[in-house]
Amino acid sequence: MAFGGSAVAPPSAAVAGGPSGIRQVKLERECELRIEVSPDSPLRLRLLTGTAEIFGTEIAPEIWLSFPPGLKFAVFSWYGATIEMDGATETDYTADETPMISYVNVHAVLEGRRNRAKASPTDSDLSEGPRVIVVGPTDSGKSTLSRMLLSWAAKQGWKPTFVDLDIGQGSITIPGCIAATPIELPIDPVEGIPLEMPLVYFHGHPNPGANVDLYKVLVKELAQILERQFAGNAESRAAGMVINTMGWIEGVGYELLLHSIDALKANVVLVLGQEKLFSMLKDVLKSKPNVDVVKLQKSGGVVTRQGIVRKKARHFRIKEYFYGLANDFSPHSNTANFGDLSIYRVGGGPQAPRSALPIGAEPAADPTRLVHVTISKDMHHAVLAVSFAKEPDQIISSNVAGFICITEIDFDRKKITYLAPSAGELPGRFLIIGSLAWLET
Ligand SMILES: Nc1ncnc2c1ncn2[C@@H]1O[C@H](COP(=O)(O)OP(=O)(O)OP(=O)(O)O)[C@@H](O)[C@H]1O
Repeated sequence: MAFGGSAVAPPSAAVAGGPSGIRQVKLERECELRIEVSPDSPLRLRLLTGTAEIFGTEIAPEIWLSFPPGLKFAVFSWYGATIEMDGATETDYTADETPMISYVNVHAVLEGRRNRAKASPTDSDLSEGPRVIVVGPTDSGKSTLSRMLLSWAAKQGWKPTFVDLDIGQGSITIPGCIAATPIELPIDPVEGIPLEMPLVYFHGHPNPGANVDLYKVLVKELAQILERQFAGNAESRAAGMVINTMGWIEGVGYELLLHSIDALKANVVLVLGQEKLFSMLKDVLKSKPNVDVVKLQKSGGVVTRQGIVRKKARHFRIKEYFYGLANDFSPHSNTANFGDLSIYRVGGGPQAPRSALPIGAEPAADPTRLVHVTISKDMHHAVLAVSFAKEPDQIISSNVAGFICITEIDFDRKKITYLAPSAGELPGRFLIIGSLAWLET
């Protein structure tokens, strides 16, 4: 079975309507309606006739869906549909040229591999389903393609594992983490990935460059746990993984990509939107005959996000963690004594004195050294992870239970106030701090 295919779609027609208020849009077959919701108000949308999907998840007829301000997405129809919108958009237009046929062709090939894996004896290598890694520069549509592949697979009854290595955005949990979770149902176009028991490792920074070695260690840890889970579960092994990566693909970023491909034993590499990366990966992976490297076209609908937009998105992800998408969670403000919290930082710490080093060598901090830190002013607004570790030396290799945000530090009374998703004791004694911070506004 080969990967490939290209999109040929008939022209589309948009039904006239104002920039806000209620309006209808007719989508021809294999066309999509691309929408950027107004930054100030939500948008309601429903399917009136035909069938349509949002990033791989079919939408139910007649039911209004509400999309938050600023969201960018597309409603795609394979056979034609009429969509009704209510509210303001920054832009909305229909497009008849999309790479969707090539994407669904990839899905079909993956489907074949899953079926073959399922039919193979569980103790043979053939029982291993596809492990797909999606790579490409920033804003090439990696998260979106990952989402479609997961939703299409889930629609057919598979439970593929989603692995998110993009610590800049954090689609499973908050930014600064790498995480994995099984996807049992097509991903909700508004709510996103369900947060049921994800496996999460905390890097603590929105950019892996802040501690490259730690990033590698965490990817390896995550890979080992998934390997163990797959070994004991034929169903998830056959369904395989879809791995989303970050857009840093030059220099060290490229090395990290190769490391992730290796650590997670990816056997399908989907390269979006960059010829150079495709040819470099094809070349370097030619020694691995079981790895397919496939070039895919970037969708013209993918929206480029500037640094400030990404920063804002990170802020909203953390807010969503504590308060819910629709402000429907009730986080709790707790107070603890300084002595009750054991906070650690990974990396940094005291450096070896120059006198102990060979002549000419610069003292460097050990990037994976665990340092116990005392509470200080600069921890105000820091977002900390609560580790599952039982002992400090397990912190780096342990996944995390959740996060807290320090909101107040009273040095006179030696008390710290923090926001947590719920009241009561924290699920672990050890906390990890990085550079991630959140200021409630
Ligand atoms: N066909 C489309 N129509 C409209 N918006 C789209 C489309 N495809 C993707 N987008 C939007 O474009 C933005 C960027 O897409 P996406 O997050 O998939 O890119 P990425 O390559 O994963 O980005 P990153 O650089 O963060 O890794 C997102 O807001 C996404 O919802």
